[in-house]
Amino acid sequence: MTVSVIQFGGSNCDRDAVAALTHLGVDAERVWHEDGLPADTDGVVIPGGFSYGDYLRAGAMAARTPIVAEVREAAEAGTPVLGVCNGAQIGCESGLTEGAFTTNRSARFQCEHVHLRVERADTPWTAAYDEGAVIEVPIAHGEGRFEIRADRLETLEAENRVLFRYCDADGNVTDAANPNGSTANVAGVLGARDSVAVMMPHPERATLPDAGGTDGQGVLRAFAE
Ligand SMILES: NC(=O)CC[C@H](N)C(=O)O
Repeated sequence: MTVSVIQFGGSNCDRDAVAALTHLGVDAERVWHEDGLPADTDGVVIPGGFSYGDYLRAGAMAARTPIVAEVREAAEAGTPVLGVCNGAQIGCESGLTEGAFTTNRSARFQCEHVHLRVERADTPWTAAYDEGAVIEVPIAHGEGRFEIRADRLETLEAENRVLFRYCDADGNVTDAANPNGSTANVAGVLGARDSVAVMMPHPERATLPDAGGTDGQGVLRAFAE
């Protein structure tokens, strides 16, 4: 399995993603977006950062680059694709996943550890966890508030495509445990296929044992298994 970690101008979590994947024994390489998706790509990570300075809206410009069209095609053919933070914003902006990420309720950049409840344990991203498990991972974003039209939220819930929700340490999904005001406490969602997922929190920053915990390992293990 060779995972391509796409690097845009302003990506800043690409090295972290490669380090985390390498730690789990997964072959991963950074791919500059202008170079296109390598033919031997078996999986894709769209990492965090500030692609193109978050101008217009976070992820809006990167979502319109040719490599993202290639990623979309690969995703439709079944290649696993994970968007993290700015990668989640790019995922929504490009239509890989539904909804949008907008300015935090606090109107501030927030960098903290949060708890997530695993809503589905039967996806490649969450097979390492039990349904309802609570994991602790960091967030670092200014535009992490998940928004979606009410009728689309209904469909998303009915189709069981919410992957993670912000919760407290006991797994209660409450407003107090919602760091950014996301609709329905949504922290991560699945695309049309279970092999496509985006999430605002950073599993790659909770993978190396000496750097912020290991609760995020399970997500990236999807590429190993
Ligand atoms: N860590 C990141 O990916 C930053 C996310 C983003 N561009 C924001 O501030 O909303």
